[in-house]
Amino acid sequence: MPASRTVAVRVPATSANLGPGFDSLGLALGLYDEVAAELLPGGPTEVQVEGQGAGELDPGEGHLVVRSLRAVLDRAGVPQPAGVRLRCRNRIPHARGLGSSSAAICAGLLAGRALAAPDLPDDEVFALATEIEGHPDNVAPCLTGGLTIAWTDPSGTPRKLGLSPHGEVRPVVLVPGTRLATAEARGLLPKDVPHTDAAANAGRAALLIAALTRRPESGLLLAATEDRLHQTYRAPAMPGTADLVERLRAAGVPAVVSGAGPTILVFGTSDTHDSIASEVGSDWHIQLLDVDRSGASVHFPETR
Ligand SMILES: Nc1ncnc2c1ncn2[C@@H]1O[C@H](COP(=O)(O)OP(=O)(O)OP(=O)(O)O)[C@@H](O)[C@H]1O
Ligand SMILES: N[C@@H](CCO)C(=O)O
Repeated sequence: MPASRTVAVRVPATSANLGPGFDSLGLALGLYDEVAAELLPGGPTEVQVEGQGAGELDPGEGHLVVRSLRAVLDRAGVPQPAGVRLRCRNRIPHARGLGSSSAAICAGLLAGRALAAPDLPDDEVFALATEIEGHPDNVAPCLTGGLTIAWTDPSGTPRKLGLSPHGEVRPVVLVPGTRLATAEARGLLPKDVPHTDAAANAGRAALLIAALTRRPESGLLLAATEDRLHQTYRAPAMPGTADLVERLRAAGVPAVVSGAGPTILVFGTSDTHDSIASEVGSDWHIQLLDVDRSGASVHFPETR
């Protein structure tokens, strides 16, 4: 194993689905978790967490970043260290629909690759992240930045295409205090959907790509963010979210459930914050964010 050194990884929050693009579309947001990681030949694993999840997450081998770091070493056929030291500064809220688990997985994979498996290609990292997360739509923008379209090819390999959203697209997230685990939200989905609903979503998803990259007008965005494949089925698990999305949309605001919820994502403009604030009660934390355009980053801090 190479000499012990520390790597620093920064990973963005992400919003998946974006309305009609279930398990396919995703957007990287300017809100970041930071992880410093080191391999410990003598063990044991130590995890320090500041911010989101502090005092709640497994402080050892069960921590998702540690498990992901070890997974990438296994995938690369590299020997495992006895332990791992992590310092995590978390800003992405957990189980809210902002891609916290994807961020943790990508952080672990990128840290492990940088420390011990530098030849592992990007595609392998993306495939492993998708395998651990279960679907590609958050990991794609987390790794790449910007707006991403993810799909699975006939051999089962995940693929992604990155696009640059128009400069006028301003994501606003409305984050409630309540949580909803993605696994629970996925359990509410039907096995089959009506053909008319699938057809409607396909058209809306295509329109959304055009609106986000070329014509971010609120009328187009409102039409382009209609969904019939997941939001209604999940509404019983997040009634406050479903109600607010409906009210915002009735007022002409392009609002969708972010990821598996319960956060709401609005495609806004620079003055959106004020107009939403009047519609939304104090139970929601409103954040106007930038689009992250570069995705996860990795560096080795200078040591003295
Ligand atoms: N930074 C982190 N470090 C360790 N574990 C984490 C971290 N972030 C998330 N997790 C784990 O992932 C869980 C949340 O994952 P989940 O997929 O339910 O929601 P999400 O990723 O926040 O939302 P979504 O997938 O809808 O965008 C947390 O409860 C925790 O167990
Ligand atoms: N496409 C995923 C995103 C959340 O991880 C879902 O809606 O379940």
